[in-house]
Amino acid sequence: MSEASPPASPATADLIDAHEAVLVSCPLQFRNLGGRARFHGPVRTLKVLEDNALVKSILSSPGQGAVLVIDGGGSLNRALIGDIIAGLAVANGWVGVVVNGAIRDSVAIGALDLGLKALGTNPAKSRKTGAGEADISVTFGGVTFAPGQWLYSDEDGIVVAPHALPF
Ligand SMILES: O=C([O-])CC(=O)C(=O)O
Repeated sequence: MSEASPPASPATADLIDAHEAVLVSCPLQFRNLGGRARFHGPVRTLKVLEDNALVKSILSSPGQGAVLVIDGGGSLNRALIGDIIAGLAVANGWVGVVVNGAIRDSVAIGALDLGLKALGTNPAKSRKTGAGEADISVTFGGVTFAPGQWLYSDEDGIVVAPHALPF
């Protein structure tokens, strides 16, 4: 069932100004490909390589306002998410997805009420073997993303904190 829109998110620059000691900023230049650039929530993680069966399975389960951080190894060879999987994320209450990799169906995904940052796009399909690991720490762009951290995204970038921040 669709959930109500998530609460408004703060600007990442304002968060850095107020909480620099606890925040880490990810320097990778992700593209904002979802309908919302601003989103925040607790981090869940996934590590996969050009295989999206686990992506579909996790985004088919209740998100409860979380952000799924997918370390796709930076590969742009195959899309880890398309409009069907992105629609599942919206329907299941995920507020956003960060993909260190590629997606496809970007025009349709841009119309969804979902945060989606990815390195780029590629129409090629992922494999569907189910290979990968969930709920582990992943590192890309020099930043480690771990379950239970809080992630804040906007048009300027992504910052992570060890806990939820007041704003
Ligand atoms: O089937 C896939 O690999 C992903 C996809 O296109 C979708 O989510 O619509």
